[in-house]
Amino acid sequence: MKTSRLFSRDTLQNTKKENLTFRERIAALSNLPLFLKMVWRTSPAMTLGNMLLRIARSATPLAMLYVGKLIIDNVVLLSKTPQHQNLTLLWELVALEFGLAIVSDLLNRLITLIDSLLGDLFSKHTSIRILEHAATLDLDQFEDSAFYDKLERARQQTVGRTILLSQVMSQVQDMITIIFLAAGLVVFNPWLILLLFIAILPSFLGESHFNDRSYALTRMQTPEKRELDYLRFLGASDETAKELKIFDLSGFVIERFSMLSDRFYAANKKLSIQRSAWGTAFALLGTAGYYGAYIMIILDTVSGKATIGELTFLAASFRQLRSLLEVILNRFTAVSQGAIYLRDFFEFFDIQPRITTALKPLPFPRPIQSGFTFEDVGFQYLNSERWANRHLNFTLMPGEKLALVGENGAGKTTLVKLLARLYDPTEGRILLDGVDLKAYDLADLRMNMGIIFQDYIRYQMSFSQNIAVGNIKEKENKALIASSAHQSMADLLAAKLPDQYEQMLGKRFAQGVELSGGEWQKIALARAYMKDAQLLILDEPTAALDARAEYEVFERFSELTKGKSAVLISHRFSTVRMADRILVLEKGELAEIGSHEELLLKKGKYADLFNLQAMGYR
Ligand SMILES: Nc1ncnc2c1ncn2[C@@H]1O[C@H](COP(=O)(O)OP(=O)(O)OP(=O)(O)O)[C@@H](O)[C@H]1O
Repeated sequence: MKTSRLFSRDTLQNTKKENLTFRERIAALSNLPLFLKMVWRTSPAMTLGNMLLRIARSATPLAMLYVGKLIIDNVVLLSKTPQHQNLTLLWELVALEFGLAIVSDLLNRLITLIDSLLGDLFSKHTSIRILEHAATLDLDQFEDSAFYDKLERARQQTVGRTILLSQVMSQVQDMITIIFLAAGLVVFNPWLILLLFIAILPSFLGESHFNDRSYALTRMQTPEKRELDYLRFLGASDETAKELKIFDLSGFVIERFSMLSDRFYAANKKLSIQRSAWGTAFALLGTAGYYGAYIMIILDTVSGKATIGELTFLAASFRQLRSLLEVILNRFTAVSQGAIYLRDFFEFFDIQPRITTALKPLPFPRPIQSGFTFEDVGFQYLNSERWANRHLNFTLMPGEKLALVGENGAGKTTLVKLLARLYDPTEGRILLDGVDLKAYDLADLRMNMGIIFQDYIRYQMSFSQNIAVGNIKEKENKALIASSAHQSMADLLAAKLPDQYEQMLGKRFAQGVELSGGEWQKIALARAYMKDAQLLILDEPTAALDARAEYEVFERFSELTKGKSAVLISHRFSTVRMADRILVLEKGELAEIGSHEELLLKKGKYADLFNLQAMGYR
């Protein structure tokens, strides 16, 4: 259900909006200060060091060119007067240029080093922030495909942002270098600067245009990219290999993958060819500009207005300026591109959970006095027309064991998700001891509920960690883990494993052992006993257990949860009948509620379902 919804979204509509103009690009740069602030927070010392080194480095090209000019003029002078030569000044100049070359090389290496260290730190820092922020968000936000796209882009761009970091820094450095070099040019011939800009501008605008298009394309392709990733996973993973073989699905998966990749290739190829053709034309223009300037300088030199040293100085300055400007302008597109992606990144951090703790939260009552009361509770999933739950009115008493019964899709899991505040009701309210559930401290609420869902996770971790996840604060509490395992009968399983409680489970990592469905379920069940929860919710926890195991598990469960409230979801009536009351759901609504005997006497929906199952055993 989830997957199909996630992959079906059509983002074409968004694409128009994302086809950004030059102005919008400039506007995107406003994300950079916030970005730099994040970088600064990662490591102030490294950021500052990096900046200072770059400023020093930007002065070296002009200094070297100027010393070069002095050397050539000196050589020309000396060659004209071979009889009284004093080479001291010349050697001093050569030594100076040599020194500058070494310094510039050292600075380069230091900058690269700091860039890479700072980049790594920053990437770590942001990855952690993404995880931390994702942890605060609501379940339905994860189920929303627009959100998922955003999360994906924020996550994927960790590497991109590291590059952006050095790009922004280099941009500033090159700009300062340009100011230095341009100052040199202006002193000798201001027209050269104008010529330079005319030669560069078309290439920049072309670059910018194609980057816009490529960004729009990437954005449009995000859902398909996710589908490609999914297919890649589907086609080659331990989790799916079994079904793929049985249903002989690999051809189907490969075909779909190949079809999507072809579409990608075709779209990208068209853009690449156009980009390269225009790029070549613009580059030619740049070269023509350079030779125009060169001719101007040569004419000046021939007419005696400039020295040979100045000729080399100016020609080299112009060349360097041209390539620097090109780099800067091209990098501007990359930087603004990065800045646009940053917008996704910051937008992700702007998403706020709706399910939060009240400002002055109440502590969870201990013990619960009057139970959980549903007052005309209804719930609709995001983007869904249907009501998954509607008009629910009942009270789960303190200490009561309530079983939820109903056909697939009747809304049982949704009901328990509402109890745990994984979602808040769309209409109506849930009260705990007469007060809206929303008034309680969320963490405290979750701490007081032990829930095992039917799609619990099989963590590729050790046996004891797999139980400890039920209350991770107690992960070192071996005694608690062992007693929880005992309560769910997982302890017998641990005894059979080579490394017992330290046994690695699952096939993903070395020495991992794969378990049967029922064995995994016992481990998952043990999680419910890890905390002293006042409400236990088991969503089909025994579906994979054999009949004897199920009977024993529930006997223990009733014993261990005496005085505590519990909600059980099960399709097995042998389990259901052990509950104090049974709530029958039909199309999300409460059809009947009562004890096993009461409901049988009523000869309603429950009696029908019960007899249907009993018939199967006769
Ligand atoms: N995350 C979701 N997003 C959108 N719709 C959902 C989501 N989860 C469930 N639904 C829909 O809500 C309805 C109730 O689902 P729910 O999982 O509560 O049923 P259930 O009674 O627990 O079913 P089962 O016995 O199969 O576990 C179904 O129609 C289902 O398709």
